[in-house]
Formats: sequence, C-alpha cells, structure tokens
Amino acid sequence: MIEAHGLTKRYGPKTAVDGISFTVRPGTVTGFLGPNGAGKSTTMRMIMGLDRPTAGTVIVNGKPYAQHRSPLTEVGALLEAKAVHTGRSAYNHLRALAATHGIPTSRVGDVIEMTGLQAVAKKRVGGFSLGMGQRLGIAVALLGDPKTLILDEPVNGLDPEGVLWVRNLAKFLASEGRTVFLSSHLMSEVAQTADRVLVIGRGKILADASVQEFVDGSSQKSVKVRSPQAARLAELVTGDGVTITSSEPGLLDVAGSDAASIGETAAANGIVLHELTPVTSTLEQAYMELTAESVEYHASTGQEGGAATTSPAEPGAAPAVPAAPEGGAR
Ligand SMILES: Nc1ncnc2c1ncn2[C@@H]1O[C@H](COP(=O)(O)OP(=O)(O)OP(=O)(O)O)[C@@H](O)[C@H]1O
Repeated sequence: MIEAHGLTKRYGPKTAVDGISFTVRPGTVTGFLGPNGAGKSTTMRMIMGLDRPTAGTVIVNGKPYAQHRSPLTEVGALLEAKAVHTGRSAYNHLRALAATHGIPTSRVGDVIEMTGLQAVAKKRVGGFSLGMGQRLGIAVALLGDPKTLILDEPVNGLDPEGVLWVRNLAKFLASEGRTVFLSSHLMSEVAQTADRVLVIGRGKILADASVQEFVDGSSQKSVKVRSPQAARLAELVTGDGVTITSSEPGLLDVAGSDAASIGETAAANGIVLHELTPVTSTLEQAYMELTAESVEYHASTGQEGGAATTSPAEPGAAPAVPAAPEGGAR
C-alpha cells in the first residue's frame, strides 16, 4: 500500500508535484498516467526516498521507504533501467544485490527465469538491448519478493511478447495481493493491465478512479451506424453538437447523439439500418479529454495527440463521408 498526503516537490520556482494525496491499494494494478512533465517520476522517486518532499508525506507499507529495515523485500522498483555496472553480468549484478540485502542466492535464479533472462544472464549488461535492460530492471524489482512494486514505464523498449509478459506479470502480482503501481504512456496497455488509474497533470491529481469509472466519465461516447443510405442518414442526424465521421462507405461514427434517437430518425425516414451500436470511449479518449488542459509540451503539428482521422461536420453542413481512408477513431 502506498499512501501520500499533501505530497509536494518544488525545484526552485518549479512545482513538480503540488500537494497530492492518494492511496494505491494492494491487490490491484494501478496505472499512473499523465502528460510529459506531469510529475510521475518525481512522485515515484519520492515514494522510493530518492527525492525529499518539499512538503507532505508518503509511506509505503506503513512507513517511509527509508525506515524499512529490509526495503527490497517491501518495495521493488523499476525507475531507470540504466544504473547498472555495465561490465558485470546480469547474474553477478543480481547476486551482488541479493548478497547486500540478505536475499538468498537461490532467488537470483528464480527472477532470471521469471524475466526470461536465462540465455543472457552470464553476458555483460553493457551489451544488453533496451528490452533486455528493462527485463533486468524488472528482475531487480522482483528480487526481494516485495509486497509493493513501482514500475516506471515498464514496457518501454519491450517487444510485443515482452509487453504481454509485463501485462500478465503485473496482473499476477496483484492477484497475489501485492500493490502494483505502474506508469505508462501507452493507454491501450494500461486499459488492458490496470484496475485503477491515477491521473496527474501539472503536479495535481486529475483523476483517481477505476478504469471503468474513468472511461464512463468521458463525454466522448459515440454510435456506430451502418446503413446503405448512410449519406442521407448523416444529413438527417447532423445538428448542433453532433459530429459525424466515416472511415468507410456506409459506416458512420456519430458523436453527440444516442442510438435511440438515431434509430428513430432512421425509422421515421424509412432508412434501413444494418448496424446501430453504442460505442463507449476508450481509455485513451477519456485520458486525452481530461488532460487536454494540462499538456505542457505541445507538438505544433495541429494533430493533438495523434488522434485517428476524423472529419467533424460543421453544424448544419453536409457531413463528410469520404471514400475509405485508413482506420477510424477506434
Ligand atoms: N531534478 C530536477 N530539477 C528541476 N526540475 C525537475 C527535476 N526533476 C523534474 N523536474 C521538473 O519537474 C516536472 C515533473 O517532472 P517528472 O519527471 O516528474 O515528470 P513525468 O510525469 O515523469 O514526465 P515524463 O512522462 O516526461 O517522464 C517537470 O517539469 C520537470 O522538468
């Protein structure tokens, strides 16, 4: 369990973390989300006692990290996968850590196996790929069989098999009753891994909810409509607050209306429907909506967040129903 109260970190005039309070509970995977520079790493570093809070407190499993007699058995962390003696083998690195923390050497073999590092365990860490380094960092985090895991961008650099492995590992560790707190910029990954999300923006908590509650709270709901008379239906449905996009002929993605009224409009006008499906937001959409105001570092491409192709219809204007560009918003 991680408990923060009024946690604050200032670097000179910059307030990186601004009086946040939250609890990360055991038995769940909690995703820690936020734009670049939001304060995620700073928060994780304060949890691990690597940065001193300017104000407030944070405790892990009941105590500040530094006060645990055997911290590696309480909290395992992957913060930066680089701080390793590059001349040492993975095995020797883990063995040295185990020795200095009173962890039996047999555990080294266990974590090497858990992280799939058997084939490279005797090789110099300096020659490791980003993904291998990341696996080694996770092996270090698991070494003390800790009750709480803090993983900063754990899937960074991993191949698809590695991403799947981290997802299953995080869920498994939580199912054993451990606290798993992980940051990621990959919303689809968080959606598949986390039970809860803690969203931070400009150092403040923007959301602390289950993934389901968070997604349900988004206003970005839409309805997928398939009809041989899609263009006609689009003209009838369009109006104030209704945005229609289309990624293929005969298919409409209608935001700002609901299935019942679209179905009624279709029936009243003798329009045949082949599909009428309410589509809930994705975690990514809910996240983009929530953090839009908090993004500190904007790219100037005009395509916020790289969202998929949309062609919002102007109220009153005939909606665009293009031929078949690449995939729609979901
Ligand atoms: N040692 C430091 N000195 C000065 N400013 C810092 C320091 N560490 C972090 N900051 C600033 O604090 C803010 C929060 O940074 P932090 O690294 O915690 O964000 P983050 O959410 O982890 O970002 P990212 O997603 O890019 O990793 C940023 O504005 C950053 O520039």
